Amino acid sequence: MSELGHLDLGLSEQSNPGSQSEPVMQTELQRQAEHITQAVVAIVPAAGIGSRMGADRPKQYLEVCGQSILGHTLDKLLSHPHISHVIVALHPNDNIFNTLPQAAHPKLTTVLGGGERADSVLAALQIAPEHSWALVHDAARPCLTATDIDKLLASRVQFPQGAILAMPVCDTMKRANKQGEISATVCRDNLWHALTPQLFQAAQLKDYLNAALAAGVVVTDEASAMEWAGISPGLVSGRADNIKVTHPDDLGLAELFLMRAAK
Ligand SMILES: Nc1ccn([C@@H]2O[C@H](COP(=O)(O)OP(=O)(O)OP(=O)(O)O)[C@@H](O)[C@H]2O)c(=O)n1
Ligand SMILES: C[C@](O)(CO)[C@H](O)COP(=O)(O)O
Repeated sequence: MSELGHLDLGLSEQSNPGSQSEPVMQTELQRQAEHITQAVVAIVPAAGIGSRMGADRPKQYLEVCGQSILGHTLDKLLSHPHISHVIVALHPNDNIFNTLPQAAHPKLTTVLGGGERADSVLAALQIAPEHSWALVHDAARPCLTATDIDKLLASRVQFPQGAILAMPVCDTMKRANKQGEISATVCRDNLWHALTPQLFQAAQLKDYLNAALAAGVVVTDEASAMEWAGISPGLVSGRADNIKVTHPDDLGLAELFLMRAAK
């Protein structure tokens, strides 16, 4: 950890052309190239209690296909060749994480999470390297594939402002009234389900997340803080099996998707 408290990824000067000592006239292409070659740090908010799951432990520690949900998620991120480091935000009372085999991985660092998901992400951003990309992915989404990570990383050329994995809505969407009746049909044109990972420049995301939370904005994903700051993140079509394990029924689905992927 450098004295700044940021993670030191040990990137050489050469890997960051912008740090060369002599003044360099940079073309737009060089700036873009530098932008793309910045380190990618995965941030995993894993400090939730899984109240909607109603299990005997936080849902990220429920077992599917032979290991914890969080273990599956960490395996996907730790094994990806373009992810330099993984920062996991944990609940202060978490006494399970250190029993996971992934806990000792050299590419992994933990921080204390916060009261809400956004606070946990912000805690991790405090130690993310200044000039890096933050790839934020829910601990509760264990079915993420390497191809979807590749797709999102590749989108930085088209969406230098950042982007999210998402899925177009294909059901008719209804809004309910307090009586549990339909009050309206919501137009589903250009309506997408936001997934994770969500990919943004770490320094920018930290600033805008801080500002949005300070302004009392309800931030349920990283993109909503960026949107509040006037940025329009890109939408990258992601797989439907990248589900967030939230309710008991989701466990069987996650098991199915993970078994199918293991074949
Ligand atoms: N204070 C919080 C709350 C949530 N999360 C994480 O954010 C992700 C998505 O949140 P969600 O699915 O809502 O998880 P929980 O908050 O645990 O679930 P619930 O809302 O049912 O309690 C999860 O990986 C969860 O661990 C977090 O890091 N810090
Ligand atoms: C970030 C997210 O997974 C995008 O759909 C979602 O907003 C998380 O919501 P949660 O209530 O914190 O699970």
